[in-house]
Amino acid sequence: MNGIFITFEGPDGAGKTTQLQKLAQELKKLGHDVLVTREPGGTSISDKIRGIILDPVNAEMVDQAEVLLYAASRAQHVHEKILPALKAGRIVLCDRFIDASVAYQSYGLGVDIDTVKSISKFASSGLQATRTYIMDVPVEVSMQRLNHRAGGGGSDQQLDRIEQKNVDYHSRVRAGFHQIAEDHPERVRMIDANRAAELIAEDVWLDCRQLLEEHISV
Ligand SMILES: Nc1ncnc2c1ncn2[C@@H]1O[C@H](COP(=O)(O)OP(=O)(O)O)[C@@H](O)[C@H]1O
Ligand SMILES: Cc1cn([C@H]2C[C@H](O)[C@@H](COP(=O)(O)OP(=O)(O)O)O2)c(=O)[nH]c1=O
Repeated sequence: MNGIFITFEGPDGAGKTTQLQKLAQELKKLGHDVLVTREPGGTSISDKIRGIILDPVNAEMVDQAEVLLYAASRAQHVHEKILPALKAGRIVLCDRFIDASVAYQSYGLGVDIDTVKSISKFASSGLQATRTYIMDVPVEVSMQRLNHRAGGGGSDQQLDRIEQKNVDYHSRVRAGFHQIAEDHPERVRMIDANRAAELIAEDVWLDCRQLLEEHISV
């Protein structure tokens, strides 16, 4: 596998999408072949599953179904889109991946962590990110950004089923991301995302440039 698989994680509204787009721009400027994608979603089937998971109407969804739906979306995404891109030597930038299942379904909902990890491993055939950037912001800040995006910012985008959960849930998710960073120091970079977007992008780019150099010299 010649490609590089980079994932962006963090609480809802932390600024992942903003940073992923900025990194994609930098990489494309240098002539890299970049695939930008996201979870849940990324393929036609996965996008349909995303619709079911995030629809606020589906309030009665049980935790087991939620875990399996994220995994089903991931299985299709990995095999139909991510693995072929990596085999073709492309750089894949993915908005969320397995760490999100661990942070949201295990730390957030309380589903057994080994169960979530083993279901995710089955779904992805063991694929792991080369590098993961976790955008870290206090829960109040991410919620403010989300509310701004949902209404105050002139957008008509409503909060989805997960975003509507309470502050305690989102605090557990954030703590989960901290634990993941501590457990995987070789892969994960925790980025202080409570700053101007340009400063955050500089940190991501500094690390990514080094990653590219290491990759080329292997
Ligand atoms: N560093 C930042 N400072 C302030 N607002 C930001 C920053 N980065 C992103 N935003 C804004 O916050 C909202 C959520 O950003 P987004 O990139 O969509 O986050 P995520 O993908 O993590 O949900 C958007 O309205 C975006 O313009
Ligand atoms: C991939 C994934 C996402 N999620 C959640 C996180 C988000 O609340 C939601 C949708 O992700 P996303 O579209 O990235 O939302 P945002 O841009 O607001 O961060 O799905 C999980 O709970 N488990 C998972 O495995």
